[in-house]
Amino acid sequence: MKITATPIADVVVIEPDVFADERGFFFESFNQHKFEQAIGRRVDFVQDNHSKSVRGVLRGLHYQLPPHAQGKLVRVIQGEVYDVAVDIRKDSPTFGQWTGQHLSAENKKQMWIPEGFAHAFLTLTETAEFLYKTTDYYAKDCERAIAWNDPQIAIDWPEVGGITVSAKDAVAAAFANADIFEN
Ligand SMILES: Cc1cn([C@H]2C[C@H](O)[C@@H](COP(=O)(O)OP(=O)(O)O[C@H]3O[C@@H](C)C(=O)[C@@H](O)[C@H]3O)O2)c(=O)[nH]c1=O
Repeated sequence: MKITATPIADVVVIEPDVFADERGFFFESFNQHKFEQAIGRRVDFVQDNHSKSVRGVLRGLHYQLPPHAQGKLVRVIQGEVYDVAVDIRKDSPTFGQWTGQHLSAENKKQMWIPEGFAHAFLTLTETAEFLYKTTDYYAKDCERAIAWNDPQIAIDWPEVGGITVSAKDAVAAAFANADIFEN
């Protein structure tokens, strides 16, 4: 398994060792021991989510505030997305900065996005299925959204010829007015 740092210290990209043979392939999509060694701390995942989106669908930027902040280990099992994490930890040296990765069924890359980050992805293929593990349960009252096209964050989204967002995401907060992580 290969771990690659990103410009934001706590966000890492994980590439599993894939064993291909005449039958197809095999890989460990999650190994708690190796994962904890890779990120240098203990993590307990409690929920797995699976979504399917069509080309141009953008979900995010989403996060949950404490006491239900979520770390997310995300990957794609069909198609390709551009996946983005934004550091919204007030005292972080990279506060307000974003990092993005192409995640696809082909490249099998996973991104670890710790608590304290807003997360979003844009669907680049006709459809994409997105799978992720979270360290806390869904908690509607703690759920927050920041506008995907906030000018202060200024994410450089790939061109897909038209973006579709949910009604909730269409009225998401500006970063300047958003609830951030105080610690
Ligand atoms: C996220 C979530 C949603 N739901 C419900 C609420 C709603 O009726 C329906 C669809 O929810 P949403 O529109 O929020 O789904 P979606 O826009 O896919 O939300 C997700 O976006 C990505 C970017 C993330 O990072 C995730 O944490 C999550 O916020 O599913 C749950 O039951 N459990 C969950 O964990």
